Amino acid sequence: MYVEIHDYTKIIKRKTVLDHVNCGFERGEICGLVGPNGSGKTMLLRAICGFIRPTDGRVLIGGKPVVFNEALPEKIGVLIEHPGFIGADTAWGNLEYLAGLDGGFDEKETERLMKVFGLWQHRGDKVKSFSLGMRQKLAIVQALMEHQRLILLDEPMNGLDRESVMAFQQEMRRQRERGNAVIIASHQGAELQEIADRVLHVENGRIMS
Ligand SMILES: Nc1ncnc2c1ncn2[C@@H]1O[C@H](COP(=O)(O)OP(=O)(O)OP(=O)(O)O)[C@@H](O)[C@H]1O
Repeated sequence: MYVEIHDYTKIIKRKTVLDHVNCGFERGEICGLVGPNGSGKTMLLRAICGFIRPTDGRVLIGGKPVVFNEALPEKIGVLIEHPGFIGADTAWGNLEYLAGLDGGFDEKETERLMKVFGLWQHRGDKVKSFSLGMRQKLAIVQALMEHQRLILLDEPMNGLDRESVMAFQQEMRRQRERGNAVIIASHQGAELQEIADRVLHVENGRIMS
């Protein structure tokens, strides 16, 4: 398995938010996470990318451990909280800046993704002028633009119109074809089912299926 989660437990303020989670994710797979509000979907995504320190258990990516607050074994594409875009800067400027923090900016791939999501003509616009859906799409572009092999998306279809949802689904299939591992938490069950190879049900911090 490319991503392995071994007996992962997270307790916050005496509440068990992840409860002995064991699961794994393969490359070339789209896996959906569904479950009620507060069931632990976001927490599971945060665990995978090392944003939280486990109370117990561990996560491996490509066989290497993810350690809280340390460099990740792999570049991960993440859309969990809204990225801190600078409103006074342009869409392109924001992406260039964020890619630069990690070392490289692939202009061609970023252009391709902006075109997929209908943002190319807005590349020179300031992000503060963007609608909610446009910001969401910019955040998706940001999570994909560095050829990340592991992609974690929390409610990526929130605020997207039908056309954008379809563009998103098509792009996720493309990411799968490239051999990337895509994990998507979403309440949009039907739209998720259309693209997911597998759906895990999360309840009370546990994987039910
Ligand atoms: N900083 C925190 N301190 C205490 N409890 C927290 C904290 N962050 C999250 N939780 C709790 O962890 C549990 C899991 O939350 P999580 O955000 O993973 O749910 P979710 O499945 O993503 O929900 P939603 O569908 O609403 O996005 C919830 O009970 C939540 O209250």
